Amino acid sequence: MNKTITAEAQIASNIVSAKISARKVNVFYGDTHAIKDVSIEILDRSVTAFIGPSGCGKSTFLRCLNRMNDTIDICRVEGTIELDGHDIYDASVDPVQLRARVGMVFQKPNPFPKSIYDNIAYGPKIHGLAQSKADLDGIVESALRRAALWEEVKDRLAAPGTGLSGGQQQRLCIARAIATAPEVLLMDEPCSALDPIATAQVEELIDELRKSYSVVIVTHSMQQAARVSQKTAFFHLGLMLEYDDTSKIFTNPDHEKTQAYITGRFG
Ligand SMILES: Nc1ncnc2c1ncn2[C@@H]1O[C@H](COP(=O)(O)OP(=O)(O)OP(=O)(O)O)[C@@H](O)[C@H]1O
Repeated sequence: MNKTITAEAQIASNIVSAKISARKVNVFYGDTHAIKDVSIEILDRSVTAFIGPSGCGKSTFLRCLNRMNDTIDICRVEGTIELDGHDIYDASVDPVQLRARVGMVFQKPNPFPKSIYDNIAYGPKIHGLAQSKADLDGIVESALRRAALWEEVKDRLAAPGTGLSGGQQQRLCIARAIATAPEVLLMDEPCSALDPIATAQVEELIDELRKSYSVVIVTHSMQQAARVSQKTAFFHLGLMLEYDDTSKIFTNPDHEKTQAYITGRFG
C-alpha cells in the first residue's frame, strides 16, 4: 500500500519537478544590492509569474536564469542556480549554449533585420540543429505553428520580420526562441507593448507553451499573472517575500505587503 502511494507521489513529483533551483542568490550592480538571498524552485511544465513594484528586482533575477547579466560589466551574481541539477554558472558552461536551452523574450519585440524565415532559422543554424535545407524548413514551420503565427505568414516568409504588426513581431520572437528547442522560456513583460487582442493571443500561446516548457514571466499586470501562471513569486526591494500557488497569492497571501500590492495599495 505504502509502496503504491510512494510511486504515485513520485509520478506526481516528476510531473511538476523543479527545472531550475536557485539558492541564496545575491546580485549587485556595483554597490547596489539588487537581489537579496533569493531561493526558489521553478517547476517544469508550468508558468511562474514574477510580480512586484518597479525596481524590486524582477528583471534582474529573471536575467540571472540564463546568465544575461553576464553582459552587464558592473553586475555580479552570487549563490547557486541549477538547471536540471547542474550549476549554470560553472566555468564549463557556455553561456551561448545555455541561452539556447533557456530562451528569452523581451518587453519590446526585437526581430532581427532579416526575413521572417531567417529570424527563425538563425538560431538552429548556428547551433547546428538542421542537417539540410528541408530540416531547416521543417524547424521554421514548426516554430511558427507553435507560436500561432504560421497561417498569417506562410505566404510571405521572405518578407522582413520588422514589417509585421507588434503582436505578430512578438509571436515571431517567441517562435525564434522556440526554434532552438529550449527547455525554459523567460519572458520579460512580453505583452507590455501589445494591444489587448495581441495580448490575449500571446497569453493563449503561453498557456499552450507550458505543456512543453517551464515558462517564467515578469509582469506588471495582476490580471495577467492570475490568468497565465500556476505559481507566483512576489518581489519587494530585492527580496522574494512570498512564493506560492498563484491561486493562494491572489486570494489569501501570507504577507501583508503581497496583499497590499495585489490590491493596488502600492506599486
Ligand atoms: N544595468 C543596470 N545597472 C545598474 N543598476 C541596475 C541595472 N539594471 C537594474 N538596476 C537596478 O537594480 C534594481 C532592480 O532593477 P530591475 O530592473 O531588476 O527591477 P524590476 O523589478 O524589473 O523593475 P521594473 O518593474 O521597473 O522593470 C533597481 O534598483 C535598478 O535601478
